[in-house]
Amino acid sequence: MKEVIQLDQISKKYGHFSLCELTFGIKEGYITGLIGPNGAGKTTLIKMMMGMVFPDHGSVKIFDQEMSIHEAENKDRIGYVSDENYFYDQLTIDQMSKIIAPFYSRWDQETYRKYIEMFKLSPRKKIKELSKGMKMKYSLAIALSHGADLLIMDEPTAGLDPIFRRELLDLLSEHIQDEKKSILFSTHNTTDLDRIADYIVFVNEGHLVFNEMKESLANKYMLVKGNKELLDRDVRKWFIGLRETEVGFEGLLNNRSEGEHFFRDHAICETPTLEEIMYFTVKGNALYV
Ligand SMILES: Nc1ncnc2c1ncn2[C@@H]1O[C@H](COP(=O)(O)OP(=O)(O)OP(=O)(O)O)[C@@H](O)[C@H]1O
Repeated sequence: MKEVIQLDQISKKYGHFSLCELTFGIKEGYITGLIGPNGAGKTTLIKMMMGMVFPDHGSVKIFDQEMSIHEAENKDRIGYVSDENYFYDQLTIDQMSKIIAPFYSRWDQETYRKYIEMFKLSPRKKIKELSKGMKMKYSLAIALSHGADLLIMDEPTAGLDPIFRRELLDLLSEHIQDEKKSILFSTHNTTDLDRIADYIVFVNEGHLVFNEMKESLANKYMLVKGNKELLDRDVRKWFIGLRETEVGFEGLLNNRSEGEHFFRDHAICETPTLEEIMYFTVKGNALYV
């Protein structure tokens, strides 16, 4: 399957934090969610994809082209949304857009107008007068108005009210109907992922935990709830993360078929939610791939 983004052996060190030889790809034609706890490295990875941060080692390819060499032509095809404000505060929405438009060879003023209207943004309002959610909407309108083949978005749903959040997710699902278009977005909200993501990339402490199809996680992971008597030293080691109370335990396994075989008759075996997979992995000193 074709990949629209390829990171190969990426390393980056910031003091005590490091991205450690990360290698993964983002599939063309799909929506991929990038998840991980605070400080896991999501924004750093996204900035690397946008050529805004350089890796110490390794290569970043977008559309099969090395980002460091083909930055301008790649960016022409990427719609980027970030939670940082890159606009000029003193300008109005329309004045700002007139500055941005010439940077994109496929800028479509009609589409831009459509989104500004749909997102209920007033073209004469100054950027500094926009609320956090309005700035995000403005950023989204720009990203969707220049025929981008790839949307890269850093927490695009943060700060959005639940109604617009849902509308945006529907809009992104529609956008992907064109099989040549791809979306990568980071989020802390697993409901976003449940609604629209096809693939999930999970990073923790600068390591890749997994890059998997969302549907296949249910075949891999299992949540076991049972009596503490089931736990001895060897059994404990099977769990990625374990939460124990006085009498019982809850633990996550990443080998469902073996786990079912062992625990089926003695404990409750469930399919974990994404949030549970994240919680137990982050809490439990998981082994990284
Ligand atoms: N320019 C920088 N200089 C020094 N350290 C940095 C810089 N940018 C990021 N870091 C560090 O890199 C680590 C990863 O940060 P990053 O912003 O990528 O995490 P994140 O997964 O996006 O977190 P969050 O969910 O909180 O937004 C953090 O420890 C952060 O302090």
